[in-house]
Amino acid sequence: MNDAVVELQQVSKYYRSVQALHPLTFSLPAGEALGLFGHNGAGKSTLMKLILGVLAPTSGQVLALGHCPRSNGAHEYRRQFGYLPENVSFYDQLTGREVLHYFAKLKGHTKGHADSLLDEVNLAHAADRQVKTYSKGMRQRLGLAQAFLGSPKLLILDEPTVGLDPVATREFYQTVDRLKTSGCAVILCSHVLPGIEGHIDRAMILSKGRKLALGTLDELRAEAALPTEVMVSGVSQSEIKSLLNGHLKDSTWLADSEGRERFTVTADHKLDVMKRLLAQEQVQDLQLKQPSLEDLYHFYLSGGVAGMTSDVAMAEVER
Ligand SMILES: Nc1ncnc2c1ncn2[C@@H]1O[C@H](COP(=O)(O)OP(=O)(O)OP(=O)(O)O)[C@@H](O)[C@H]1O
Repeated sequence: MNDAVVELQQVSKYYRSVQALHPLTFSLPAGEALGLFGHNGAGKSTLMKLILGVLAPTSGQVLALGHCPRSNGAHEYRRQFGYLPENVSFYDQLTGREVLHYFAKLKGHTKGHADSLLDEVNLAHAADRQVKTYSKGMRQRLGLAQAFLGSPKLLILDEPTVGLDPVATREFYQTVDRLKTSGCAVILCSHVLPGIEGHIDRAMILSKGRKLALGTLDELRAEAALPTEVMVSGVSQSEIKSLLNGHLKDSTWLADSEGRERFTVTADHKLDVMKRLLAQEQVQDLQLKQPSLEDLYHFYLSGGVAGMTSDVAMAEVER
């Protein structure tokens, strides 16, 4: 049985002559979070709107929860979607509680459930104030509460952490992790890359409507073959060079604000380098920094020549 919550088969989208999305195929299973990344105009919103059924594809097939999201009767299962748009706006004259009660009614949920969500996003204290008195972060939290209504099976969140303070951001990710555990599939679209890594299962990077990369961060790291940074204290650069002779062929030495020796090693030498350094008594501290999501993003967006994926290679050929 196919347990995909979202399934796209060769889906493309044109706006008149603008091709916003080149044929894209992928599926998102229950309980998985996909990070969706790309430059302005890359096609992220278009993709989200196709999945939500707001837009019709020019070609290909979109299935969400097993149905075409634009079919007759789609409103029934679209109640199981949660969506946070990029620019969330509400009726300013209403209170936060009234807004959420309104959305709860639309989605067929109780006022009690809406009230518990106000509590979950830490808005209970301001629930009876008009939304026009809310700060940016408070509006965002109200938007999130609206998206979380009814324990959705598919959650699509566009820039969810914009305006959230660090505590609210952490609480937001905790809620996402909990929903994932209960089987909800999540699409997180964001330009804010730090902090998101630990909460997504796979990342998709789009550029000019094309999929440049799709995989777990470990898969993308392996594919990109970006170097790992090593930071070590207690040994000098010359000692490291003689100790790691043969493992530093493509290494670069970097400045370090904490006075450590800092250099890069390729993925295939990483383990040997660690073992050799740890065997030295004078080594006081050893840290590794793997390529971050941000590093991978820049790698793929800049052409990704070293670890070029077949999709990228195809795009290069077509250009
Ligand atoms: N309604 C529209 N009519 C014509 N072109 C559009 C329309 N909506 C989007 N586009 C174009 O489609 C492409 C993809 O836009 P989209 O909004 O999906 O990008 P995005 O990745 O969400 O960008 P951003 O990060 O800035 O929100 C862009 O070239 C954009 O100009």
